[in-house]
Amino acid sequence: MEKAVAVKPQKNGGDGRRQCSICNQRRAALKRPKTLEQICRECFYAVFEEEIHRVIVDNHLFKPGERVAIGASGGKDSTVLAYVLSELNQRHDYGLDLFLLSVDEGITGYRDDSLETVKRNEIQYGLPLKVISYKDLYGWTMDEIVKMIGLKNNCTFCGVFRRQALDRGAALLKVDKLATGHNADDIAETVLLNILRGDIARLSRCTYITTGEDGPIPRCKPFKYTYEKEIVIYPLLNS
Ligand SMILES: Nc1ncnc2c1ncn2[C@@H]1O[C@H](COP(=O)(O)OP(=O)(O)OP(=O)(O)O)[C@@H](O)[C@H]1O
Repeated sequence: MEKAVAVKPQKNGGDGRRQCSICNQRRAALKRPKTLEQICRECFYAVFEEEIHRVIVDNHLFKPGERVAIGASGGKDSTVLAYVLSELNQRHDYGLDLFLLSVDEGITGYRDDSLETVKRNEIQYGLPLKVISYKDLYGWTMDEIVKMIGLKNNCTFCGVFRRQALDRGAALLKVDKLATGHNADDIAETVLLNILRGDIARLSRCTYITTGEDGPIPRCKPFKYTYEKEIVIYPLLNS
C-alpha cells in the first residue's frame, strides 16, 4: 500500500508573495499598517472604505439630507476624505449634499499650489468648491501679516484665523456640518501635546469625533480611526 503524503498548503504562488489573508485568492500587495495582515489591493480598498463607513454609521456623523462641507486643504488627508466621502455617499445612499471648502491663507508657494489640487478635485469628484481667503475676510494675507509681525507666533495666528475662516465659509455655504481630514495620528499627536502642556480641558475634548455641537456648525472627523500611513497608501495603490 502506498504511503499518504501530506501536502502542506502553499503560502505563496512561488513568486515569494503570500496569498491575501482576507480573500485567499489574490496575491498580497501590502502588509496593512493597522493590522499587519498581508492583503491584496482590492481587499485593502474594501476594508479601508468599509471601516470609514462603519465609523460614520456607528457615530451618527451625518443625517440624510444634510449639507456637508469638507475642509479641503489640497493635502493628502482632505483629498482622500473628499474622494471617499463622495464614493460612500453614493454607494450607501447617505443623501448628503457635499461641498469642498478651502481657506486661502495667502501664503505664496504653499497654499496657491495646493489650491490647484483642490480645483482639480472639484472637477474630478464633481463637488462644488468655495474658496474663502484671509484677504477678503480680514483684509490681510498671511504673507502680509508675517511682514508686519515676523515669524514668531505666526502659526498660532494662522490657526486661529483658519478656524474662523472655516466657520465663515461654512456659514456662507449654509452647511449643517464641516468634515475635516484629521486622522488617528493627528489625534494621537494632539493628545501628547495636551498631556505635555497639562491642558486637562483640551485633553478630554480633543478625542471627540464631533465637536461644536452646541455651536452653529459642528465639525466631525471621519478619519478619527484611520492611520496616516493607510491614507498615504490609498491613492498610491491606485497608480
Ligand atoms: N486651508 C485649508 N482649507 C480648508 N481646510 C483646511 C485647510 N487647512 C486645513 N484644513 C482642514 O483641517 C484638516 C487638518 O489640517 P492640517 O493642517 O493638520 O493638515 P494635514 O493633517 O496635513 O491634512 P491635509 O493632508 O488634508 O492637509 C485638513 O485635513 C483639512 O480638512
